[in-house]
Amino acid sequence: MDYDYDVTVIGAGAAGLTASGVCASLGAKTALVEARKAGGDCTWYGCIPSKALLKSAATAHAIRTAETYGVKAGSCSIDFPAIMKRVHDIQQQVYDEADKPEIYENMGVRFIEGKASFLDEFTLQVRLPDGTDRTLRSKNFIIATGSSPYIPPVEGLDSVDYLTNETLFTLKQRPERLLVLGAGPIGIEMGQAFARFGSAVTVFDAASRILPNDHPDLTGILQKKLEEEGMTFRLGSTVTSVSGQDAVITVTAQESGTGKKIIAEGDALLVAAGRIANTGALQLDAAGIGTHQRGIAVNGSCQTSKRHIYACGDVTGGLQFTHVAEHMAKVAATNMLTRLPMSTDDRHIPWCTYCDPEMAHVGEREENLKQKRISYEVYRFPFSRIDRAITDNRTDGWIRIYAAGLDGKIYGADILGSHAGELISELALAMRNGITLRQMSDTVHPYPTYALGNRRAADQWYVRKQSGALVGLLQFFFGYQGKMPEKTDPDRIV
Ligand SMILES: Cc1cc2nc3c(=O)[nH]c(=O)nc-3n(C[C@H](O)[C@H](O)[C@H](O)COP(=O)(O)OP(=O)(O)OC[C@H]3O[C@@H](n4cnc5c(N)ncnc54)[C@H](O)[C@@H]3O)c2cc1C
Ligand SMILES: NC(=O)c1ccc[n+]([C@@H]2O[C@H](COP(=O)([O-])OP(=O)(O)OC[C@H]3O[C@@H](n4cnc5c(N)ncnc54)[C@H](O)[C@@H]3O)[C@@H](O)[C@H]2O)c1
Repeated sequence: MDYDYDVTVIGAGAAGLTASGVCASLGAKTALVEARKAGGDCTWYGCIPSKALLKSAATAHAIRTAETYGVKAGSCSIDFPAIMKRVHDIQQQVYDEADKPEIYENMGVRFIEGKASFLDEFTLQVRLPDGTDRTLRSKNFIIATGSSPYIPPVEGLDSVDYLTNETLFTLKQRPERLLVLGAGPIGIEMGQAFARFGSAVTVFDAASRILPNDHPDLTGILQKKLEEEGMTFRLGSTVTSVSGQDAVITVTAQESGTGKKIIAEGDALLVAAGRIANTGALQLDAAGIGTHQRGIAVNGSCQTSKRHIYACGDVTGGLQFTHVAEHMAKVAATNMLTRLPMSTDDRHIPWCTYCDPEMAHVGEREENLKQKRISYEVYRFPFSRIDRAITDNRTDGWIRIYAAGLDGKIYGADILGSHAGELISELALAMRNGITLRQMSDTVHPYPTYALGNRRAADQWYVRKQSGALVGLLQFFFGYQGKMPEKTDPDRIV
């Protein structure tokens, strides 16, 4: 059979760009088809603009709280167009340095602008920008078409000009009152950013707490911090209808349990209610590709129900993060082209919500350990005892590590606090490589860093392992006269 390409990658977001780069570097004749702009969600509607916005928000907050540090900074005013210009400049910089088609063309990838759909399992139809269709045949495919905002079936929602992550970063003016539907990572990050810009922010969620995938003890502390900054939360409240008049948007929600109606008004409404896989345009049936409820079904090698077609990133409906999309893309391309077995590692995937303080996680969640009846101990260390956090006035938060009491094998961790996203990587590395709490505790960490908090949480394993009998023996042999250590508090710190 004649093929135009060895591999055709569909979608030039984090997953597709990585996959096409790996394929070309392995010597495969590779095409990359993209319907919009290379870079995908991360560069244009996700990670990059949201983190750039958060940085401006953190700067405004730093100015407002400067007196805590003995610095008089004067008043703080928000130049919203300048903030947005910075966001757009950063997007362009990332696009120019890492995403733009020329970079991939130079690696040998053929970039094709257009919307792809399958005609059969080896043939793709691409609708080009001029409206004409082009077909191409490929020996293998990697589907990396990502996801789009999920719009819940809320009465009246379509009658108002609501925002999603695809329009938020084109706002020209800061809304005075921002309503947010969803207290997941998008609602929390963007809610805090706008609150710090001075908007009155109200966040609704049907769930009873914010960031439901993270540890409830820590999200409780985080919620309190966000409320102290002025955010309002309407939790356990399902948004049931939305209406708009004279540029005022009214959201009505129903409180679970009481059935009480909650009504709030705003100038803008951000819908951040989750994601939906981009499979609609692909005509997956024509290629016989199987799906599940959340996207394209893949095995641990990222292979779909068709052995020559792989899928990676958000479109597979798993954990929807850029680092996961890139990891899956490497697994897909390597398996497809080298037949070397490589599988996705879903046991040590870290994530972090970049609100302030940051909320991060890796590995097993504590509630899953309980459900699976795995015997574990919690080793905690508060930020209020990390010297660097004290010097920085950043003492809110905790490190919580779940590990086996016997040998300190790490099952998972949750961290709320400044730099949690950086701290969690050490735990991911430890878990991936079988490094125990004992080994972490024995590893010298520089003083005074936040990462020293990880070591001190790990020290807790030694503290608990300290045997009363051994101390008794030492006392007996060497004649020591001190008190026996108090062992009743599981969080005791030495
Ligand atoms: C506001 C926000 C903030 C986020 N922040 C973070 C963060 O801080 N850290 C993190 O790890 N993750 C974050 N994410 C998630 C992250 O952006 C996604 O997980 C990641 O971008 C997914 O990459 P992908 O390649 O799978 O999909 P995408 O980036 O969505 O790329 C898919 C591409 O496929 C193209 N496409 C779709 N259909 C077709 C078709 N039929 N033909 C041709 N092309 C097609 C699309 O145009 C798109 O360019 C955030 C997401 C959002 C929305
Ligand atoms: N820092 C990061 O890594 C980061 C940041 C932003 C987004 N993301 C990715 O993007 C994904 C999507 O984020 P998200 O915040 O949109 O989704 P999410 O699925 O995490 O949260 C959506 C929330 O909306 C609520 N909801 C849905 N319909 C509702 C209704 N009618 N009334 C009240 N509440 C309702 C749900 O209960 C849920 O808690 C994340 O899961 C993550 O994978 C990652």
